[in-house]
Amino acid sequence: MTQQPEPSTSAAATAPGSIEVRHLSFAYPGLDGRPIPGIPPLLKNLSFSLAPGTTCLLLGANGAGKTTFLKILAGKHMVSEESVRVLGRPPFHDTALTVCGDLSYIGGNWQRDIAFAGTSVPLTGDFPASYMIDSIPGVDPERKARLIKARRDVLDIDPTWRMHTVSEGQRRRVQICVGLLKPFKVLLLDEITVDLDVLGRADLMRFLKEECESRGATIIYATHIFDGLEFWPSHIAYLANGQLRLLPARDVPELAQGRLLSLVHRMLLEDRNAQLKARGPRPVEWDPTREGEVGNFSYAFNNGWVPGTLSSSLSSNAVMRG
Ligand SMILES: Nc1ncnc2c1ncn2[C@@H]1O[C@H](COP(=O)(O)OP(=O)(O)OP(=O)(O)O)[C@@H](O)[C@H]1O
Repeated sequence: MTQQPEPSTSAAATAPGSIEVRHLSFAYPGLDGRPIPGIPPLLKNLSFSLAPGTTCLLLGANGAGKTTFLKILAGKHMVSEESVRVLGRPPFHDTALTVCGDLSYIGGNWQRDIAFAGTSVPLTGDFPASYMIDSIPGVDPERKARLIKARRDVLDIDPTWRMHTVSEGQRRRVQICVGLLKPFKVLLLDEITVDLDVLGRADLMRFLKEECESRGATIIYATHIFDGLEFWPSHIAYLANGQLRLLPARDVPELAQGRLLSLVHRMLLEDRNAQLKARGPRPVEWDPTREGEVGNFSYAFNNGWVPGTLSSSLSSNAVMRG
């Protein structure tokens, strides 16, 4: 693989094609649409820049806010126009950014909204993979062929696959293909390789790296699967406690040593210990040996202990199950 100069985060503030985040805070509202009292924001005053060509691995514990963060960058959650700029434009307010394919987000599973039920269900229609792939207008045929072609290329898709009978991994390949058909400038990936086999995953990650090196595209990729990824990131971003730590790959010796998994393990452990320390002792411990008692208990939520009350029936059920 050709060695490219490492993208500089400091130069990114003015570079075209960069992601810029300035003093971004975010909290999910409660049922009344207002911030929930006593619950700290999920993201607290984040500021950083990514230059074109960056391949950034986004790490963090379950619930740290990675998906939320990527969705904000993808323009799926409203934040102020000043706090997030992708390619110099506010992604929520400037919908043309996603429509033209410059900003692409691939995450979750393909679903369709059932508006009357207020829920989503997986796609179940009987149509071929080509129906999804060919529905994107203005695609370069060579790029399309490279993405779907079997054996030596990226996703190894058979366009005749019927989408309601394919496996999870095959459905995921088609989903990824659709997201990559346009030559994106910024790509946000949320745990999309989880269903891919080892070969498919390696081919995809290599393709994505090349896209950044050859075209100056920028990718942020959130994942919990780290094996074989040491070659990939130019930056590591670690999200914990509402804060984002951004490290260039050259400052992370574990990458060169092929020990990404142990780095992540250490970071998660440090993070968890810090959170436990910050929470302090539990206000009231639930004691499963005190069978049948009605009382208070506490549970962990967003870096704090939240008090709860057990009804007598729930309490005894819980004890019986315990
Ligand atoms: N629509 C929502 N409304 C309210 N709270 C939400 C919503 N979506 C997510 N959350 C909460 O925000 C927090 C962060 O969720 P998020 O999915 O961003 O985390 P994550 O880092 O991607 O987790 P994981 O690694 O498990 O995918 C969680 O506590 C979650 O319950």
